[in-house]
Amino acid sequence: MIYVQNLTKTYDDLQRGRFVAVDRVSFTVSPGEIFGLLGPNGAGKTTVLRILSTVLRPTSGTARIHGYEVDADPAEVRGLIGFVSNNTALYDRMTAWETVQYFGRLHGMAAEPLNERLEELFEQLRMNDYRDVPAAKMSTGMKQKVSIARALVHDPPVLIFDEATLGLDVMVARNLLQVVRNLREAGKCLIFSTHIMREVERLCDRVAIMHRGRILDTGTLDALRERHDEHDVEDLFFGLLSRHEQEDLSEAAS
Ligand SMILES: Nc1ncnc2c1ncn2[C@@H]1O[C@H](COP(=O)(O)OP(=O)(O)OP(=O)(O)O)[C@@H](O)[C@H]1O
Repeated sequence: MIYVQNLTKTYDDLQRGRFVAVDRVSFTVSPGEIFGLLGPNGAGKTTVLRILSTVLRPTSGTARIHGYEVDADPAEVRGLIGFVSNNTALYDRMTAWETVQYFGRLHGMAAEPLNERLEELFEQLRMNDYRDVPAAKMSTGMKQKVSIARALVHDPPVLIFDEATLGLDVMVARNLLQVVRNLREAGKCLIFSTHIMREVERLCDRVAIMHRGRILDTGTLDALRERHDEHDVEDLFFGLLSRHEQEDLSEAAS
């Protein structure tokens, strides 16, 4: 279970002064659910996800993963989550197998169960053809699968995908969406951040629409469609964003 309540992150920015990147964001995600974070560049999605993965500390608010506070229990939280982004750096000289094995060891897995887990993952993700290929010689698609295997190696109950399909060709992106669905079937708790509406439509059980650090609305797509009386997700999304921008402008003017 992911529980986020009033999460806020401010940055002291030289140009912008005190800048609120994430503004009182709240949501929950249950096991077996894919929760979408949909927002344009700069909406604050990555900041939320970095706080959940303990890379950043929140300025205020609460985030808990399976009951553990991200701020107070970062080590426990790291054991409970896997993080997949589009720019995971891999060591050029390490093979696919060595890379995933290395991260399993970092999670404290013993040799035998780790080996069994690697066999299972390489089979599931169809990576056996290139288990001995070094990262320097891998295609983008191969690298992405290694990044997924790396995030799954310790079998965490929570998986976070941050703009994970960015830069992938259609086939590879499609495979990734299928991997995410399979993880839902396995009862994992999933967050999937994207700016691509079609991905949300095809994948997510519930979605939060984010803009300028705030969640503008959240719910199932059907609930959002009904609430805003708009069937087309793209129109709904841009309608919400432009209304929010107008409100910001009139707030600033008053
Ligand atoms: N270290 C930082 N210092 C100052 N501002 C930052 C810092 N990191 C992020 N920001 C700002 O916070 C806002 C939210 O950024 P964030 O990366 O979370 O957005 P995002 O929704 O993930 O968008 P993108 O898809 O572009 O990553 C942006 O305006 C960004 O410029």
